[in-house]
Amino acid sequence: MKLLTATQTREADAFTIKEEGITSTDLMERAARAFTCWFENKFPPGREVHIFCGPGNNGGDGLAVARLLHGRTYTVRLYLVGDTTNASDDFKVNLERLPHDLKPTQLAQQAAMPELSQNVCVIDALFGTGLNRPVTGFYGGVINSLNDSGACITSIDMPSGLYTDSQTPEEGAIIKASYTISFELPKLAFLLPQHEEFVGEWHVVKIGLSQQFLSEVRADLCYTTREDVQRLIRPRKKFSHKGIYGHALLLCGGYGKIGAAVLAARACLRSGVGLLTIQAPQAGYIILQTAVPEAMTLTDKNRRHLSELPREIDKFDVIGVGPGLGTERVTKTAIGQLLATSHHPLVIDADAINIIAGSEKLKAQLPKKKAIFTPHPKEFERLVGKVKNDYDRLQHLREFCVEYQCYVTLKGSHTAIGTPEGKVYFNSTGNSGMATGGTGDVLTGIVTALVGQAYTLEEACLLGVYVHGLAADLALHTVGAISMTASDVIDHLPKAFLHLTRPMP
Ligand SMILES: NC(=O)C1=CN([C@@H]2O[C@H](COP(=O)(O)OP(=O)(O)OC[C@H]3O[C@@H](n4cnc5c(N)ncnc54)[C@H](O)[C@@H]3O)[C@@H](O)[C@H]2O)[C@@H](O)CC1
Ligand SMILES: Nc1ncnc2c1ncn2[C@@H]1O[C@H](COP(=O)(O)OP(=O)(O)O)[C@@H](O)[C@H]1O
Ligand SMILES: [K+]
Repeated sequence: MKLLTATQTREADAFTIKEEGITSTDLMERAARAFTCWFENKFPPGREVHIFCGPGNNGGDGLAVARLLHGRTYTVRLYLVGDTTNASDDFKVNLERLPHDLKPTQLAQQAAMPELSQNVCVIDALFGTGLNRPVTGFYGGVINSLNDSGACITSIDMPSGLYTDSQTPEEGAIIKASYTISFELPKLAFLLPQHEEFVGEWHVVKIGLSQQFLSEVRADLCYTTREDVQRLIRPRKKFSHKGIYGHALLLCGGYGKIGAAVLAARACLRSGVGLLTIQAPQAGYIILQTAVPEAMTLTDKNRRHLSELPREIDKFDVIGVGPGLGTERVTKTAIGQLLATSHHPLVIDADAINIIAGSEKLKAQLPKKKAIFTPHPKEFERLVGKVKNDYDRLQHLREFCVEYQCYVTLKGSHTAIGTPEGKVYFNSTGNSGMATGGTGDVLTGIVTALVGQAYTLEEACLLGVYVHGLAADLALHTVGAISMTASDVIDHLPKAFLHLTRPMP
């Protein structure tokens, strides 16, 4: 699914209106109905609902929603905020459509702000995607009062004051919504951790924007849905054998961190790899042979740390490297040898990232379009330097992937996958139960297995990150977020793959 900018959203609205031969007021009515339908399911009728409308089409939505909720036995209080004499045309049409027993209050000064108790619902229809400057002055005061009221705020389309797809200037006030109901598609702003307190829980409601426009519009940012990844999965063939599904090598584990190798290996095996070999320091031999009997284990001459590469390295189809390695000098040398000599696709995580980040020479040796980095935000900063905010981080992500012609899965609540072409895909699965040690090692194992099965690197990133989060979402039902461990994520991988191979509901 593509993510559109505010400008593209306006173009999508205009295209739909023209294509369907409807008026912009008709499209607004659809949007208002879709919002109202969500609202009625969430908040039972009879509630007191205070709706604050700004001067644009977001305010127009608010007026239409007020009319619809008023007709459904909610107690609606309606406020027109600021100067609405130059309001948008659709705002004016919807103002005229208000029933005679629903009189709006004009709010022109801060002192007139109503006292709101904590148990009323607020609908924020001040500004949407048309915001073109930071919200200050009277509007800023209204936003701050609403935030301070403690009432539950539901925003129409955007939390008012938040920029859709660029950094909001510091001086701008922003609504802190509990819920944000976006029309047709999510917005980039929803996917960035720095906006959590403004966006709250977000949902998308369909308003029937033109499918032709959405399929043809150029977008470098996407949001990966189940439909997107289901297309990628290849069923296994009846006459297939283990040789077809790739031989993966994991270079993982160090003294005290052999568990990282166990996790990566178990996840790799649960993700369909044909054969798996792990090269680990001697300290890991018995542990790995016991915990992961399906895998072959090669031991390093070093007891505690990886210090060499397997002799027959050419026979492997993919190498996953990093979890639990440590950054000893001998390990750095081994990583140097790997980059200098191997021609394999590489999945590079954890300490392997840290080692490469510390050396311009190693970075320059990265094989083009053959490496996937899987950093968390701290590891990513080691690769690219300190970032100023989430937008800056995204910019660095694109630049790094283009410069080094590599893939990066920048991990987080909506893991962002960067490609050598400068595209970014945000993941839609996963939950806070994954914020626990070892879940990253699991991802390394999954992605390594998928590359081994000859998925393209882009496919392996998209599918791997999605299925990793999906397994955790399924684990949520059995173990919950607090108790979830990395092993629980592995244990739910079979269900996750099964889920994805079933037809769409
Ligand atoms: N265009 C369409 O056909 C549709 C639009 N929809 C709604 O329309 C919204 C976009 O509407 P608009 O483009 O009219 O824009 P908005 O309603 O988001 O805001 C634009 C208005 O706010 C003023 N404004 C912007 N920034 C301000 C600031 N910082 N302080 C004070 N005033 C400020 C502008 O001068 C303008 O009057 C969407 O978010 C969505 O809610 C939906 O009804 C779907 C259909
Ligand atoms: N709040 C969250 N919501 C969704 N996914 C999360 C959340 N916190 C962490 N994750 C996921 O968990 C994994 C953690 O990886 P990482 O930090 O490398 O862990 P470790 O190094 O301990 O293995 C990543 O895939 C990340 O996307
Ligand atoms: K809004």
